[in-house]
Amino acid sequence: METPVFLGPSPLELINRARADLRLGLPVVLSGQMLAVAVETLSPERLEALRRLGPLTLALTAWRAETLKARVYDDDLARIAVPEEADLAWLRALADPADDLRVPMKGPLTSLRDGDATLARAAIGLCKTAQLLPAALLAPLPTPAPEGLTALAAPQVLQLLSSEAAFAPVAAARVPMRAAERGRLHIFRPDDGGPEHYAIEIGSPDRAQPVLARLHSACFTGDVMGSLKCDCGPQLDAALHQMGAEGAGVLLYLNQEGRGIGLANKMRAYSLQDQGFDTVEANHRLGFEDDERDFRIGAALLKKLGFSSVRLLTNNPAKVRMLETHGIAVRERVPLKVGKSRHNEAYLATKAAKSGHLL
Ligand SMILES: Nc1nc2c(ncn2[C@@H]2O[C@H](COP(=O)(O)OP(=O)(O)OP(=O)(O)O)[C@@H](O)[C@H]2O)c(=O)[nH]1
Ligand SMILES: [Zn+2]
Repeated sequence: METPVFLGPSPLELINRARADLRLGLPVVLSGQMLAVAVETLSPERLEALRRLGPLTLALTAWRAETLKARVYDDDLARIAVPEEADLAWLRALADPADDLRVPMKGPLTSLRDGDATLARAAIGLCKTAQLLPAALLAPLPTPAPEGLTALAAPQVLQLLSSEAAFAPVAAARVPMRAAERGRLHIFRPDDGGPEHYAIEIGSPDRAQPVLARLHSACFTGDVMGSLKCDCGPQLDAALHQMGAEGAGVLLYLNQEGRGIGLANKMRAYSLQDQGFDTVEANHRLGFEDDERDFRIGAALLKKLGFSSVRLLTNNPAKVRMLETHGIAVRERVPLKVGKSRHNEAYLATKAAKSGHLL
């Protein structure tokens, strides 16, 4: 007898659908109790419709709440009671720090203490992984529940968002490069609907020896525009050239733009940096951790490619620790000190002072 095939979406597939919904401005149903929308994409019409359902709650991360001087009773997040007269401009101003300095007083804000924060936490997790501002509006689910909305169980969302993706190789081909003629690009696709990541293999590295390796996080501004605000472009170039000169190496190009917050949020962070905040403070004011990257991916891809030990090109001790924790032996840390300019002096100094980078 054949095994019956279930054609409906799995919980992981539903999470991906929910991310797309939130990006469109659609509500999703959480645990059959609440509707959640992302503040960033919420329209005035939908806000009006949600308001008719009952009291609204705004979920923000503890970082954002701290900036707004709102009390945090739920560890990593705060649930703010939305006043009846609050409009979309009020919600947006709480979600987005762009005008914090111009319009500093948003409160007084009342944080909720009672009840469970699991739904709010799941909503924020979905917003973050949809690369939206981490701010969600929650409304009571009406009966009968609206049709056609994606419905998820909040505890399952939290569990799946923190679980590790499995990667499958999709395609690979030879790409001769300026830095190394013997180059090969491998594409890997995760099973969780996240972005594809790439591996640039140079030469034919011996799998029995530590390979010269670099974990490079995507930086559109540095890699493509030649931005002088960071050191990514020159680091990418220098790493590939060193691998070319040695005749072997592997560079993982991880699509974790802006330390995992996405390019739009990174530009929001840059605009805060223009107002005087440093790279870490800017992330926090937006409601993000200073580094939102999933560092397990690098180790998983190295293993997939058959490597178990590396000589790692990095100045970031967290990358070394992460690889070691996830089963890749780091035999040597190879410093990568290129690309200093007067525009990124402060940025590099902040990374050294606050994120433990070695100068
Ligand atoms: N959020 C945010 N991301 C930034 C900023 N400047 C650069 N980035 C991102 O930071 C990441 C750079 O990380 P990596 O090149 O891996 O560097 P690292 O963690 O500092 O470690 P090493 O370069 O290996 O020493 C890229 O994803 C950039 O897009 C910033 O000001 N804010
Ligand atoms: Zn960069």
